[in-house]
Amino acid sequence: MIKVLVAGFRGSMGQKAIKMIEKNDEFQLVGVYDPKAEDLSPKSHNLPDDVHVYNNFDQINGKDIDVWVDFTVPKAAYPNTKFALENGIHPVIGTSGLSDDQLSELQKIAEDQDVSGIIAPNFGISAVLLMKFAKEAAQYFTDAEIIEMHHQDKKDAPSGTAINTAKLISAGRKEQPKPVKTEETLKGARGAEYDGVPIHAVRLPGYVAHEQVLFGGDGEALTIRQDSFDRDSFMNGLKVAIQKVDDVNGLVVGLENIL
Ligand SMILES: NC(=O)C1=CN([C@@H]2O[C@H](COP(=O)(O)OP(=O)(O)OC[C@H]3O[C@@H](n4cnc5c(N)ncnc54)[C@H](OP(=O)(O)O)[C@@H]3O)[C@@H](O)[C@H]2O)C=CC1
Ligand SMILES: O=C(O)C1=N[C@H](C(=O)O)C[C@H](O)C1
Repeated sequence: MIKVLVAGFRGSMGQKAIKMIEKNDEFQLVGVYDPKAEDLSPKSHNLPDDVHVYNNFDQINGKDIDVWVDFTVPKAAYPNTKFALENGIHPVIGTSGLSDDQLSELQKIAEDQDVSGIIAPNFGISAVLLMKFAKEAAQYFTDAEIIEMHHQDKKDAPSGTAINTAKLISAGRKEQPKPVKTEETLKGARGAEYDGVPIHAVRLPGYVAHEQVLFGGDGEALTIRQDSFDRDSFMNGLKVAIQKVDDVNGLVVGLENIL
């Protein structure tokens, strides 16, 4: 039985994750964490009596927990992952917003503590494939732009998936794109930019999580698109991550490492 804690348990993804964990015989939900949770009785959060509700790291004993599932907010991703690693808990992090420096520090902590973990910019298989195909396409198409589209409640922009896609495009291409000399007559019209890849973030009601990568070449173009119409799309990937996090080597980024 894999003992799991869910951080960010009152959020959209935290609630979905709890349902998936409770339905799965090989997982046991042992705890939930949110520093803003005032009432620590499980009943008040519709949780079984044996689930511990924590609002402070001091209450948590790493010996009681195998896997720390995190769907919180960008500023919590680093301290939460650090806490998990330092307490011998395998982190499975879905939260977006870790910087490259934070990631390097966490990978060093994981190595020192000999605790493995997974950071997945996206648990959806369609997004994992989109990122893989985008890296491949970048070998042939140097010029690319990303449009990510999400629900209006998303707290960060651009999405973690979009940044990761841009990193993969940057790693996959053989030469740097030539700078585009368009004058922005309305500031921000060309979007944000990661290593020569413009990223445009759309926030609209009705959307869940979607991404399009547009490649342009001489007289031709390639568009790759993925859509998460429901947060269920993330649950299979999360399930496999919880099952396999013990087997990975160090703190890895991307679900493709375990599929
Ligand atoms: N990797 C993937 O496949 C996916 C990743 N995500 C990512 O997961 C994250 C959460 O998304 P979503 O559930 O939609 O967001 P929500 O805003 O619905 O939920 C976030 C929850 O985290 C809580 N929270 C805030 N600070 C902390 C903290 N320090 N520790 C624990 N909990 C905290 C919030 O509480 P309060 O509101 O009280 O502050 C809130 O309940 C985002 O970063 C998102 O990008 C989302 C979908 C898929
Ligand atoms: O906030 C979301 O909803 C999502 N966040 C992740 C991200 O930032 O990439 C994954 C997915 O896009 C859904």
